[in-house]
Amino acid sequence: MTGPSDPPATDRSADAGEKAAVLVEALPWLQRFSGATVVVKYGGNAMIDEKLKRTFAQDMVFLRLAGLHPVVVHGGGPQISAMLERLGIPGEFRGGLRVTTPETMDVVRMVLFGQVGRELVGLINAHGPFAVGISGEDAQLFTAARRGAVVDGEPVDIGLVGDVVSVNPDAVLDIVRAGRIPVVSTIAPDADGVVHNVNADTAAAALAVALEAAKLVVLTDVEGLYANWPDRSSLIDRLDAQALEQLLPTLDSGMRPKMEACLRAVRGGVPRAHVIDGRLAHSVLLEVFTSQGIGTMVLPEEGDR
Ligand SMILES: Nc1ncnc2c1ncn2[C@@H]1O[C@H](COP(=O)(O)OP(=O)(O)O)[C@@H](O)[C@H]1O
Ligand SMILES: CC(=O)N[C@@H](CCC(=O)OP(=O)(O)O)C(=O)O
Repeated sequence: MTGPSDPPATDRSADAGEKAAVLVEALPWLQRFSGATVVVKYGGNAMIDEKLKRTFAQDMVFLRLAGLHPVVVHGGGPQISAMLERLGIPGEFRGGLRVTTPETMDVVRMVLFGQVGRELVGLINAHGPFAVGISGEDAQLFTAARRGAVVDGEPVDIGLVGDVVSVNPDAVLDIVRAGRIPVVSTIAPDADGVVHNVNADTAAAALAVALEAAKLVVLTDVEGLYANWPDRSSLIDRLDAQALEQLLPTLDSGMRPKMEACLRAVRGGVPRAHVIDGRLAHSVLLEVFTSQGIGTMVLPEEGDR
């Protein structure tokens, strides 16, 4: 029996047909990625907007329950800047990286692991006992080496900023093997135990390589990589490592760490790296489970495959 507000039967069967088509479109991707590790860099709007935060958490639980192994690496640049401002600590970026004094480092560590990471863990765990937070300091996950920045072709000192030089993924694998979702904060000690601030895109790439992930997915606030930013008609659907390498020097500072991360991942053996629009609800599900995918896909060169 139908109620007064129910749509006509023909509308309902058309609607049901569409829903079935969406579900069945996911089948080959479920088969292909079942058991695969997917490293997702959480950042941009998806990390700020309340609704998008919740839909991102749902996506991670969806991946896990669909038999994939999601590993989240989170950013937190805007939250660090907000806390520094609240505390009256001046800050600046050089070459896309935060100048990090010992005082700034304390705030970076507190905000990334104690605030942004905790919040995401809580959002995921609203769906069940899945997420476990971990930082690069835990069980030698990341070892950093101090790095500088390059501004106008000149090397500059930016303090306690590191690049990941080695990854011990065992602690992350323990969490994954327990059926849970690691949520990684990107602070890392150097060989002397001095904690460094690591760009989250860079750390996500290093972890994806060490985990031999099937994919690296990086969320951002634009549709993907544009060949001629800000010309919106120049969105790149897919490119290989060599083409990306040529494009890198022309990119603005925001996009550069992301695309360097994609390059590092595919050169390190990850078969695909994606930059996707985190402003879109459920962007990760759309990327993983639809035939069209979204955003920009980076592939290894022929010879690397
Ligand atoms: N070639 C490009 N393609 C896409 N975005 C670009 C490009 N060059 C610069 N950008 C800028 O980079 C930004 C992404 O970097 P950023 O703001 O640091 O990202 P997030 O906050 O997502 O980590 C985009 O929102 C865009 O303004
Ligand atoms: C060295 C450096 O710049 N570290 C970043 C770490 C956080 C990060 O990468 O956050 P997003 O992904 O949100 O940009 C910072 O201090 O902001």
